[in-house]
Amino acid sequence: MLVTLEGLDGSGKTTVWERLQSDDAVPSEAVFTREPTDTWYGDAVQRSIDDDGADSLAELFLYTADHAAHLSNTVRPALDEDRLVVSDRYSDSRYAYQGATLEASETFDDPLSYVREVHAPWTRPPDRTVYLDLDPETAAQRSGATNKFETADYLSTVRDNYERLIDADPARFVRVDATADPDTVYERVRAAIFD
Ligand SMILES: Nc1ncnc2c1ncn2[C@@H]1O[C@H](COP(=O)(O)OP(=O)(O)OP(=O)(O)O)[C@@H](O)[C@H]1O
Ligand SMILES: Cc1cn([C@H]2C[C@H](O)[C@@H](COP(=O)(O)O)O2)c(=O)[nH]c1=O
Repeated sequence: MLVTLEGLDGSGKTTVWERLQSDDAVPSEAVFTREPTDTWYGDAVQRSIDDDGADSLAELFLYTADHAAHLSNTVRPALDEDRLVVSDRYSDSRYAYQGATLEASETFDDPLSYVREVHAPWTRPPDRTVYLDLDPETAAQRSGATNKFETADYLSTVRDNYERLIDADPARFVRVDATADPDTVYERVRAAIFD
């Protein structure tokens, strides 16, 4: 089973993902992974994140290359062994974030749909996605605005894109209010995955 954690920067995904790893109720063979990955593909993505002038389309394909390698090297092998996989960000991050970045270039009528089409023939959709729902202002504040994506304006478009994704596939998503205290958020995410 493939579970993904999604949401705006600062919504608390990594906090939950780290806590799940020390939870005795989580099967010991579970695989915890993330995008961008800790590989040279992920390093290339990180260079793009750090470049305020990075080309948006090139950036999409860097993230997408990282996803392709992540699928081949980590996600599919673990799923083939029937292991639970929990990924801190996955394909929906691309649809929501690069869908937002590409709006500015005006190359595509509907950038989010374009990014989905790029992935559709080869990606492995998640079985369940926990969406940590947070307003863009709090997200920018919590994340510390450490990269070009972490502004309330940009995150507002990203949030609209996540809403489109949820509307298109409501059975896959579980929405958790990320403004709740960390223990409450954790228990709700845990229930969303295991109940
Ligand atoms: N429920 C919560 N209430 C208040 N603060 C929280 C909550 N969950 C996490 N935080 C704090 O918000 C900050 C961001 O949390 P975290 O790194 O887990 O978010 P994230 O979604 O993984 O962000 P990013 O996508 O930018 O990596 C941290 O300082 C964390 O301690
Ligand atoms: C996977 C992915 C991520 N992003 C953005 C979101 C964040 O601002 C950074 C790094 O992610 P992290 O969770 O803070 O480590 O990258 C993106 O724009 N597109 C993606 O596909």
